[in-house]
Amino acid sequence: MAAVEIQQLTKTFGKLRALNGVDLTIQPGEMVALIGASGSGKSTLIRHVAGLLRSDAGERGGQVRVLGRTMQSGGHLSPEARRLRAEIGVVFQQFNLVHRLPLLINVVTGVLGRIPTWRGCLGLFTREEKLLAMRALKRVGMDDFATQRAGNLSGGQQQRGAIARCLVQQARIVLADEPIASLDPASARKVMQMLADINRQDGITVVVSLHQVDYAIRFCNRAIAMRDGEIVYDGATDRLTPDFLKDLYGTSREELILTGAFGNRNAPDEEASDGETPDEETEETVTSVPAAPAVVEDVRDVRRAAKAS
Ligand SMILES: Nc1ncnc2c1ncn2[C@@H]1O[C@H](COP(=O)(O)OP(=O)(O)OP(=O)(O)O)[C@@H](O)[C@H]1O
Repeated sequence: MAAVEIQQLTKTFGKLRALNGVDLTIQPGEMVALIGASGSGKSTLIRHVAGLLRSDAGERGGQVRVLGRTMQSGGHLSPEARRLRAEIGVVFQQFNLVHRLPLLINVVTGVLGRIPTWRGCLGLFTREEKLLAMRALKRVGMDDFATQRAGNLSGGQQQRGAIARCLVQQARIVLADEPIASLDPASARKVMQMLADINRQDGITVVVSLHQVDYAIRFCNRAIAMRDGEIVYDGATDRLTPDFLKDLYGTSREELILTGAFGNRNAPDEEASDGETPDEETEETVTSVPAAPAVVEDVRDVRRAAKAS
């Protein structure tokens, strides 16, 4: 059963054909980069997979299947869409956390798809659910920030929080739409390393759209390149060539950021193998998976428990 299966997906905005008969299959456990110039259709494709956009109506719209079930077909979301969305974690470029709420509460909302609606509406999360969120925050190196309002965190920290929320959600697929576009290089590496980590350690399928082709090459085995709403390359990142990329980006060539990527293939494995602790100050970081903290009662105690552990 494929994680994502797209057939002849077509989306038209006014006169613009944003997706033109896209066919694509992604297997469970893959980490796939979506690349292409601005406006090539990457976000539109991701939003269709997440069930956030509907394709053109009728047969020409095509269909999207996720985890063997129909997400949408011919411009209609399937009755399964709501349940399927609970299995898909989404990380956007514009950090999608509620700024006025503490990070821990943002992360614990990952359980919303599994708890009764009334409890979610009242924000009544159990100790176990908060503990789950705390473990996820530890996993992404953000447990010290659990009680901080999300809006006070840096972009990279918020993205790590969003990844922690996907873990709490127990997402089987994570769709990350330009998650590092607004980040400095050190934060971008950390966020990509986190995505690679949940892909490799948890087997979560990751689809990540990237402007920085460097990161696609370093962190993903497979790249899907889009141009004008069509897939023009689908294959190994180590077969991408500078000439192909220059051609892909065409007149948008200034968007193409290649800083030594071709000498750095598969860097995450090398980094992950040395077992060092993540360092906020250095650019090259690894992901550690610390033990869970002591049982915690509420948001304040969570922080104390995290510090004490
Ligand atoms: N809601 C919308 N209404 C009208 N046009 C849209 C809408 N969303 C996207 N488009 C258009 O569809 C095309 C594909 O956009 P999309 O955002 O998918 O590209 P992208 O590859 O993700 O670009 P970027 O990397 O800049 O985010 C663009 O021409 C865009 O202007």
